[in-house]
Amino acid sequence: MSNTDFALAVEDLTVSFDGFKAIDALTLYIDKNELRVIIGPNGAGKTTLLDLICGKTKASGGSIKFKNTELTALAEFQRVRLGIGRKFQTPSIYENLSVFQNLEVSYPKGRSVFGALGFKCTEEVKARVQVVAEEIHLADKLDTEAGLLSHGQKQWLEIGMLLMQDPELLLLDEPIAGMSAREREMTAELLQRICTNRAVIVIEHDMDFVKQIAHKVTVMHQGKILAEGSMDKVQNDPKVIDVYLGH
Ligand SMILES: Nc1ncnc2c1ncn2[C@@H]1O[C@H](COP(=O)(O)OP(=O)(O)OP(=O)(O)O)[C@@H](O)[C@H]1O
Repeated sequence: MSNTDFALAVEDLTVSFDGFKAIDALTLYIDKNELRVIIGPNGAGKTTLLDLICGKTKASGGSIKFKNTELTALAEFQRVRLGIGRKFQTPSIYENLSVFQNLEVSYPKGRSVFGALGFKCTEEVKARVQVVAEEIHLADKLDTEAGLLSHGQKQWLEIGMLLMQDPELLLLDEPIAGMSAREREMTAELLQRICTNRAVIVIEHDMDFVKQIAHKVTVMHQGKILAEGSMDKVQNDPKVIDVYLGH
């Protein structure tokens, strides 16, 4: 398969922090429409890998190709424009704005300073807000101030803000942290829906949740890939049990 057949092709990726290789010659391919979950012990390099893909951290070596474009030389904002959306562990929403406004300001046309100043809430934007609000279970909360939402709802709102940009690759770091059991279930269903027409990479520690959502699981350890495949396969891999699941 050529690199272009994948949503994302990471090859030989390396990053060193003061000589310590947090990511060590890592190769990883993500299919279009795939929901990949990355698991592994603390310090394995999972967050660093997402940082390298979105451009928060610069690679020391190797390649990251997205839609046939080499990303490693591009700035973070250029990667966003290409269609990469990243959600961090802590939700970064505008607490004083309503759910509607949070989604509205995330619409790509309003993103530049000049665009934001002269930004008019067109029918097109309203329609998009409605679609996304339904997708993230917040259609009945459009007028609610974001600060008043539950922790889980805030996480959904942030996913919604990314969806407003219609990213082709979505990177989510521990999306169910702090959620209730019901919210977790709803998030599993949400993630399964939004990986149509886009690839999604999720870092997660909750194995029940991983089982529910993963198409394929990648296990990282010491900056490298320890195992990869179906949940069943990696769960029964002695190496994975040894460094991660057995603890
Ligand atoms: N900017 C940095 N400078 C120095 N060391 C770093 C930096 N970022 C990450 N590291 C180190 O790289 C290693 C990998 O960290 P990373 O946060 O990617 O692991 P992780 O798999 O996401 O762990 P966790 O499950 O705890 O979030 C750790 O040893 C961490 O201390």
